[in-house]
Amino acid sequence: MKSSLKEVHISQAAGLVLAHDLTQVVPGQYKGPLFRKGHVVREEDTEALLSIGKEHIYVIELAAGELHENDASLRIADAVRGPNLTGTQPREGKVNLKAKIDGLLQVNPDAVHRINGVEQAVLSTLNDKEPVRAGEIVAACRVIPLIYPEERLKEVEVIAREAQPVLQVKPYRAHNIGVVTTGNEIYHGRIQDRFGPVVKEKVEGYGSRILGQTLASDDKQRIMDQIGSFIDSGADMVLVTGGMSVDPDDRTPGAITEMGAEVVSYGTPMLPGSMLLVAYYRGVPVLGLPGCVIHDAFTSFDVLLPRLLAGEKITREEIVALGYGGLHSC
Ligand SMILES: Nc1nc2c(c(=O)[nH]1)N[C@H]1C(S)=C(S)[C@@H](COP(=O)(O)OP(=O)(O)OC[C@H]3O[C@@H](n4cnc5c(N)ncnc54)[C@H](O)[C@@H]3O)O[C@H]1N2
Ligand code: MOO
Repeated sequence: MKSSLKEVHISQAAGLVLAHDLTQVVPGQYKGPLFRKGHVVREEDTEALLSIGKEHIYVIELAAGELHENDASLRIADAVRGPNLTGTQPREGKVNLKAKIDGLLQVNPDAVHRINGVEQAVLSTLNDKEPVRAGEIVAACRVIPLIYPEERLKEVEVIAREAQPVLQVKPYRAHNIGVVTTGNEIYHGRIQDRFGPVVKEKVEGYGSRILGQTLASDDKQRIMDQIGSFIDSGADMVLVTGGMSVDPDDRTPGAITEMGAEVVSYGTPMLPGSMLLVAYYRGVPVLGLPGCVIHDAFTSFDVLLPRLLAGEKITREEIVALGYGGLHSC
């Protein structure tokens, strides 16, 4: 049986029930429903309906195997929603997914593409591995027509089941982080350290803490000793600041390599932050942070820090992939 979607002129609409939200847009001021689904049309609504360009309204009778846009969107949201996500009430046919906690968003891009390949289904998401805050909208689900066939939703649900889950938020684990600050100019007090406060603020923003900060002269052995000493005292990440570039006094990459750390990558194809180094020493992430982290608000460090705090193991492939879309400033 085919659904009945009957158009009624607003002069005849008093007493009828609206079948969907009706949107008003006032540029720069408001975009949202002027009337909600379920509203009983009154004589006095005529002017307002005409002002948003509605001369007719629909009266709907759904046939078997058909869903209203709101219910279809809820089904998509339920299918793709993994841990730490919550769905909003449908509004103008759309259900948003919000993060319940601060954490790292995980999206299965292949599943998102396949779901959007289902005729007139819409799943719009933030990027995979983006840090998100509790309450932040991370995805929106909707269907294009007012009435949607259930068989297409079943296609969506099959894709979502295979992906398990399409979307989730991974919580951060509180880390104790050691900071080794290199540079003779800081060690000898010629200039004041500016790295410490910057990394402290970033780390604490994700619920972790700085275990301590030590100053090392541009001496490989000292740098190695200080990294080792933080790891011996239980640090579960070490950040080594400065000395990452090409000058003879830039000792950080040499020290991290020489102490026997497994270097995943020296260099990230992102700007700023191209001289960043990622390594693991006895399983603990050790990062070499280039000078730009002090003065650029967003660098490769801001991409990798939340991933590490969410317990991700950084791979070379992942670093390589940062180049595409990775030019932020130069
Ligand atoms: N010829 C090249 N020059 C540069 C390259 C390159 O590949 N070839 N890379 C550039 C990039 S990218 C970066 S980023 C910078 C910084 O690299 P470094 O990590 O080696 O930074 P430093 O030389 O140690 O310091 C640069 C600058 O920042 C000051 N600094 C360092 N640490 C602190 C601190 N804790 N507190 C305050 N100020 C600090 C330092 O005194 C220098 O003035 O290299 C580019 N150049
Ligand atoms: O490590 Mo640098 O940020 O690309 O200026």
